[in-house]
Amino acid sequence: MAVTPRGTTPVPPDARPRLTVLSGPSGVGKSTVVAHMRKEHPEVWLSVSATTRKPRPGEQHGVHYFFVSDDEMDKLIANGELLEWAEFAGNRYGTPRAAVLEHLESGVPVLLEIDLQGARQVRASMPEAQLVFLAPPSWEELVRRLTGRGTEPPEVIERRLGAAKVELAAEPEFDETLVNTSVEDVARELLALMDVV
Ligand SMILES: Nc1nc2c(ncn2[C@@H]2O[C@H](COP(=O)(O)OP(=O)(O)O)[C@@H](O)[C@H]2O)c(=O)[nH]1
Ligand SMILES: Nc1ncnc2c1ncn2[C@@H]1O[C@H](COP(=O)(O)OP(=O)(O)O)[C@@H](O)[C@H]1O
Repeated sequence: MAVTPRGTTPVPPDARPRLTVLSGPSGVGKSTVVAHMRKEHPEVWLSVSATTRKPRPGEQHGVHYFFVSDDEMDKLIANGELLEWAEFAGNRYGTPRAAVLEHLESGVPVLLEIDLQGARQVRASMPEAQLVFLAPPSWEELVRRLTGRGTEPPEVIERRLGAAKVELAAEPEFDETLVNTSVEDVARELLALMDVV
């Protein structure tokens, strides 16, 4: 399903990078920060999630997401192929387990960009993971970014803003908080947290 570093020698467990999870409300800038970070540091591996959401213009299967049907998602869940999964604003999303573990075993730093429910599941199953919360500079700015992106109709934006209130309230559960005022600054801070720089 995913490209994995086959043929590489596993590194000893105590030398493996920590799994890092990045969460935060829809529209805060997670994808923007991650894209900026990976442009400079392509060695960070970003897990590609499976989702039942329909692709946005420009999104490619296997690059941004594995776009799957409801039946396919049912099977991934039933077969235990997902490290975590959650329903978010009417669609299901999940992290393919095998590729994450293979990359960590090969010593590759791994980043998951997932929602709060997924972050909680990772905390429960992999307590050594590092949970990072990306916060907006203000509520007004979050609304501006989500609306300004122009990828969702008004009712979907409303639903995502409802979820955002819940996610913002959960910020104290995270190990670290980064405020997304400047994409460059946050990307640098995230790399430092991942021990990449
Ligand atoms: N639990 C979980 N959440 C995911 C996964 N992939 C993406 N998400 C989250 O699902 C939410 C919606 O993602 P998406 O539809 O791409 O919208 P966007 O993040 O606002 O661009 C975001 O909070 C993502 O971080 C996953 O594999 N598991
Ligand atoms: N630091 C920032 N300052 C201003 N606009 C930003 C910043 N980070 C992201 N954006 C913009 O906010 C919108 C939402 O960003 P996006 O990365 O799609 O968010 P998310 O992946 O968290 O849903 C996009 O239009 C993006 O260009």
